[in-house]
Order: sequence, then C-alpha cells, then structure tokens
Amino acid sequence: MERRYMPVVIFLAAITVGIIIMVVISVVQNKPLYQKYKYGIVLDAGSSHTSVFIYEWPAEKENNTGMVQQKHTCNVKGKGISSYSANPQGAGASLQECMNEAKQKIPAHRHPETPVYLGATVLDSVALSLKSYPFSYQGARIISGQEEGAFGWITVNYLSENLRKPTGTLGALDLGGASTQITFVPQQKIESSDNSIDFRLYGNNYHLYTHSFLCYGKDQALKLSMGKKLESTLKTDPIELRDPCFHPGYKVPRTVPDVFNTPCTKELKLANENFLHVGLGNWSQCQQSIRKVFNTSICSYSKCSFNGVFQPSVYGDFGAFSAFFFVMDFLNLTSDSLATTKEKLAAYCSTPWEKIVGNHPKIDQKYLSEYCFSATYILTLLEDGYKFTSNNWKDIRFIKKIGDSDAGWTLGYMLNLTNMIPAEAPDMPLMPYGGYVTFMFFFALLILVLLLLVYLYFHRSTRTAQKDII
Ligand SMILES: Nc1ncnc2c1ncn2[C@@H]1O[C@H](COP(=O)(O)OP(=O)(O)O)[C@@H](O)[C@H]1O
Ligand SMILES: [Ca+2]
Repeated sequence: MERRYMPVVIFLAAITVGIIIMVVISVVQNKPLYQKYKYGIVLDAGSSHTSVFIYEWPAEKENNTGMVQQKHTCNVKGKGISSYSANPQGAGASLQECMNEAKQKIPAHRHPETPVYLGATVLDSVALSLKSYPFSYQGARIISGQEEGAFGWITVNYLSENLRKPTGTLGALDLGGASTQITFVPQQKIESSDNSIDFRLYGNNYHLYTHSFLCYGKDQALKLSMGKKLESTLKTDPIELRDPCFHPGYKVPRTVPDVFNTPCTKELKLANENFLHVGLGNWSQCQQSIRKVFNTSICSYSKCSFNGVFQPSVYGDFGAFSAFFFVMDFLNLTSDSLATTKEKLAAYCSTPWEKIVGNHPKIDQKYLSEYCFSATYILTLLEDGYKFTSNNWKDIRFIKKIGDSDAGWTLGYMLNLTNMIPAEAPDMPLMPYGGYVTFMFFFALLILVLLLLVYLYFHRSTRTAQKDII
C-alpha cells in the first residue's frame, strides 16, 4: 500500500483503539456497585403467635419498588409474646432463639445499622430484651387495625410491583386470630372518613378503603359463635352444646369461661360451668349459626358490610393471606368456584371426626378440629360480610407468599418506617445496565465496521489509481 496512505491508516487505528478504550471505561464505570445489602427486622406479635421477619435489599436500589425481599423468618416457640401478659420476663426470653438466628443471618458489620421494629401488642420486658441485641432497636408500636390493613395492602402491591402504575392494584384481605382486615381501591366514593386512607407512592395517588374488624379474627369469631349457641341452648340443655360446625363424633369437655374469657363476648353467668362440645357436622346449619355473628340489618350509609360498617362494593383482584390461606390451602379450596367450595365443605364437615384424625395424624388437633368452622366462617365473611359473589369469587387469590416474601403487614410497615417508598418516582436509568453494555458493544462494532469500510475504500481506490497508471 502507498506510503502516502500510512498516516490515514495510523489515524484510523488510533481512533479504533480510542473507541474501544472509551467503551470499556464507560462499561466498567457504570457497573453497579457490587451488591451491598442492607437489612431490616420486624417482629409481628400476633394474637396467637410471634414471628420475626428479616428483610434485605440492595443498598443502592432501596428506592426502587420490588427490591426488598424476605431473607428469613422465624416463628417464636409457644403462643407468642402476647400470651406473656402474666409473665413479661418470659416474653423477652422467648425471643432469644429467633433473635440469635437474626444475628447469624445478617453480616455482623451490618448489625449496628439494622433497624428492629416491633409491631402489634407490646410488653416492656420485650423492649428491654430487644435492646440487648446489637441491632438498632426502633421501638415498639401498637399498630392500629387501619394501619394493619393499609400496610398489608402496601406489602402485596409492593411485591407485585403494582406501585409503579396508578391503577391495577391488588386488594388485601388479612385474617388473623383476633381481627380481620379488608383494604382496596374502590370504584365508589368512600362515605366514612374512618375508612379512608390516602397514599402518594412513586408519584401515584391511592385513595384506599380499609376496615379492621376486631373480634372477627377466626379464633374470636369461634368464641362469638359458640357464645351465641351457649346462650340459646345451655339454659335448656345444661350438659351438651350440639355444634353443626364440628365433625360427627367430636366430643370434647369444655367450660363456659373457656368461651367467654375474651373482651369480644359479654360475660355469661351460668350455674353449671362444664359442658360437652358435641359435633353434628351439618354444614348448612353451621353457616346459619355463623351468620348470627354478623349484623346485616343496620346500615346508615348507602351500603354496608356488617355491624353498620360502610363498605363500597368490592372491586378488582384480591390477595387473601394469613389464616385465609392456612385454612383454604389445608382444605384444597384455593382454586374452586364458590359453588364447588360449598359442596366440598359440606362433605368435609360431615366426615366423622375419627376419619378426619385418621387422615391427618400429624396435625395439631386444636387446628384440625376447627377447619370446618374456620372455612365456613371464611365463606360467610367473604360472601355475606364483604358481599363477594360467585361471579367475582375467582378474583380472590389465596396466597401465602409473593416471591420469597410472606404476604402480611410487616413488610409494608418496615417500608413505611424506613421511607423506602418515595412519594415521587425516583429517576430510572435510561436503560438497565445489561442493555447499556449491549448498546455500547454494538456501537463499537458499528464504528469498527465503518472504519473497515473506509479503509477498504481507500485501499481499493489506491489499487484502481495504480492500474490506470500502468
Ligand atoms: N398452620 C396453620 N394452620 C391453621 N391455622 C393457622 C396456622 N398458622 C396460624 N394459624 C392461625 O392463623 C391465625 C394467625 O393469626 P395471628 O396473625 O396470630 O393473629 P392476629 O393477626 O389476629 O394477631 C390464628 O388464628 C392462628 O391460629
Ligand atoms: Ca396477623
């Protein structure tokens, strides 16, 4: 090749090298920092259990939706710290095993900056105990039923990454032992201010309906229902409480205080305190008896759920979690139509108790004996209480987790307290890192091809010129 073209070639080579260096630097420069993680701990002191949830998230992405995930959960042995009111010291000690697990799961250098939140019922001794761990204890709060409902809604929508969109959110249905919550974005106007809560998240406004029914968790509802039966039968039949919500052949001695030892039922004084709880296994009579704990005759609004509480028509898809899931999943009723659910439940409830025990030898008989009641209660709460119908029954998804994280109020609670859900949408990078690398690679390749074409053009025109001369 002509010496006179050498400068061009050197120039092209220099540009090529320059471009490659530029691409490599910009790719390396924008590589996300290695995944530094941050952690948070939330204790859910429920009415029947206490759970410790450990959450983790990539440090530099904490403001993006969907990034916080549940890393570990630990159920405190026994009935949970709410049951230690008589022995507060025991409550703190009962957390030891789970809190030590948390120390193992979270890298030691992160301990001092890891917040610990305690939600729901609280005992001072628990606060003392939590302060003794190397984490950053952020205090305990009794969260209101409204907050419990709203944080459950935030959790399921954060995990489903719905909070980036102004519409298409999931309603939240939480069933505990003591209380139950319903939270969703309604189509109609919210007529009572107590039931309205507003959020501005990622630049979207959400106007939520929420209500928490204390005493309508499944354990308290059982006491309400048995209390009503006792009032009407024990005066005439002081020995036996014949209960259609329990299996035929089920026969357990109980005492009247067993049923009335709760603020949810008014005291009932009977001469005879002992009675036999006898199962009949009649599903339709069971449903009739459960309907009696819902008062649907009073309503001073355009529409109500029950007990005079305003509720707009349910709308959209719902995630039903906690005991909604435990019960319906155990009975394999999570994906049936309403009609089929009722048929299956009628058959299950009429199954003799010894057959039920034989089929589930490992299940705690306290839980096992109550599934017929609990499932019938769930059906009555959703259909007669919240007014779900056979048409929108399929819109209810019974869920335990979304991804690796449990559906429940604790994640929403932590996200709120750590301000990890910004009111305005954080700036998103033009493209994800992977797309950026691909773009830079093809950009460099294009430049190289262009340079090659220029070189070949010069080379060819040189050859043509030489031929003309010859
Ligand atoms: N594996 C299970 N099977 C059946 N019921 C369960 C299971 N685990 C928990 N539950 C029940 O689910 C409910 C959980 O409620 P919890 O969150 O402790 O109460 P609350 O939310 O009212 O404080 C309780 O009624 C408990 O008995
Ligand atoms: Ca709960």
